[in-house]
Amino acid sequence: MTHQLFPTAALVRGPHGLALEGVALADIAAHQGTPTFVYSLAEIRRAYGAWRDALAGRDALVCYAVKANSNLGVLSAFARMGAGFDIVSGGELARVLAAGGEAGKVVFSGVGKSEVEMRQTLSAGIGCFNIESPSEVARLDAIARELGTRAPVALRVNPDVDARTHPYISTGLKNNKFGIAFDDAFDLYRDAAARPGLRVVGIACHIGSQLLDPTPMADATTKVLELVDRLAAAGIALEHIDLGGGVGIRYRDETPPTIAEYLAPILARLEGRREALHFEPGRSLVGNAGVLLTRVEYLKHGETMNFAVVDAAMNDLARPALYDAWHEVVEVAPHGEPQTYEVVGPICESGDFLAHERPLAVAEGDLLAILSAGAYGMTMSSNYNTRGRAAEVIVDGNAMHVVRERESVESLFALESRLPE
Ligand SMILES: Cc1ncc(COP(=O)(O)O)c(C=O)c1O
Ligand SMILES: N[C@@H](CCCC[NH3+])C(=O)O
Repeated sequence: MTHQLFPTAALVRGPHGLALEGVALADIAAHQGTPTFVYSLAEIRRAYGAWRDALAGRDALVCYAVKANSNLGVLSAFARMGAGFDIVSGGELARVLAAGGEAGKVVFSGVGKSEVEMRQTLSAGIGCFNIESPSEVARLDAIARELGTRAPVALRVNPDVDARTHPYISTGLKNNKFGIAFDDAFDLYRDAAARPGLRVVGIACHIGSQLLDPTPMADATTKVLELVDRLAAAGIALEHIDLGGGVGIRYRDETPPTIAEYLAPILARLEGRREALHFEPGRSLVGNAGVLLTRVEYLKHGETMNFAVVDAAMNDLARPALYDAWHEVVEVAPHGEPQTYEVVGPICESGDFLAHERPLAVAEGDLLAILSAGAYGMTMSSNYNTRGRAAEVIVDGNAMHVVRERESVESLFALESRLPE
């Protein structure tokens, strides 16, 4: 199996060093400073196109999982392509609407929907609530009745299959907090169907993230369909089946399935069915569309290790510290002979690393690109150590759009106040 050099074809090495599409990363750093997340619109379009093509001719809605990357520029690109959205908070709905997304194409997942969020999303007219507990059924029913409406609902079932991914991002096992235990779902459907504030429209299932093998989700689909048929026999006919997100991407040397390969065994099980399909992909749509551009502040040669201290840190990209995740680190313009470095940030934590033991040909002041940072990068960032969040830029061919300015220090404590004298 031969790999293309980088996990995205949008990243190329040109005469002015690394470029994303037609824009040199060095130019972005010169204009915008570092650290900066840079996303390729062509790669986002290509990834969404792969989902649409694999689902062509079907009644299917791709609901982009906003948690992966919720920048308004990114969301507006999905809205223009006709995507739906998978949200997990009222805040995410506000972003979707501000970006021009349609409320009717929004599905709302999550185990902890608050009353305020239920009112907000019901009033906005979202397409479906993916319910995760009996208490949530009761709460949503009461709020919908009070508002004089009926909330469209799906139950998110937990199929108890092993997604074979990192334990922190596996969601479909009995011991995970997500979804309704498979054996309890039938009775809860009957309860929901009898409530005047609810309209039962679907079923949802998501078993985990960064899945490299479609088999667990195909097995889950079989279980879901058995339940759908049992419900139909009991007079509860569902309009749609939502099979979640979770498709993995290449960070290092993984060989994830293409979207068509991932969907093939799932769609085979859905042959001849009348229900519409929903999916909730996040990472596979944006993960490899983004890089985190950072500058080397210092090279520090220790007794046993060499450190490249860069201006990005765990507050910008938490995945290495949180999951020991591997992100490719590439010199924007290599400089001299490679040496092995720990790539670390300025934060006061030993866990503040972006990469271990990487051969890098760099000098102080050089730029590095941390690849595959388009998903769960900026959205998981924080202001730890009173660091402003990075800027975000979208490139489109030769054009560069600043879609988020760097956070100013003043804005970081604008909501705070000193104690009264
Ligand atoms: C309910 C739900 N849907 C969709 C997603 C998006 O997953 P991914 O980014 O792996 O496609 C997640 C995150 O794992 C999720 O919890
Ligand atoms: N944040 C995780 C994925 C969690 C998926 C959300 N349910 C990651 O970076 O891999």
